Amino acid sequence: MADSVLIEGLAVETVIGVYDWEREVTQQILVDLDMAWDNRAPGRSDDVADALDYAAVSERVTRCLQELKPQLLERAAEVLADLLMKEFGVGQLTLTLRKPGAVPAARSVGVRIERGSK
Ligand SMILES: Nc1nc2c(c(=O)[nH]1)N=C([C@H](O)[C@@H](O)CO)CN2
Repeated sequence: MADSVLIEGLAVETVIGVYDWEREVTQQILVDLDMAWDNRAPGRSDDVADALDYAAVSERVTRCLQELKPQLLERAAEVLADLLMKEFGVGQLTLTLRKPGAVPAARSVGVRIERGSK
């Protein structure tokens, strides 16, 4: 089964970073998610209750990052992956976090993790 629910380029403003000045400002993180999900049930029922609701996931991810205020992208990624598996029942996911302003000479920098099994 290779079905997924996707979120691409979710922009979240939060405190993040390891340097003192970064604890005094907010910066943008871009979130990409590919979450394994069997889409056959919502495909048959046309009922969002059967779906992995990408709007609900987006809201939860945003709230988590704004409360967490992590130092590292890696910490943010681990906490988000754990949350998505426990609260939404996602069995497998690929999560990419980008911090577009962090290295001025680069378009973006970031981390990617894969967690869980299909
Ligand atoms: N692998 C990582 N490297 C760095 C991170 C990070 O989150 N993961 N963060 C920083 C600083 O906060 C940086 O973004 C400030 O520009 C440096 N390296």
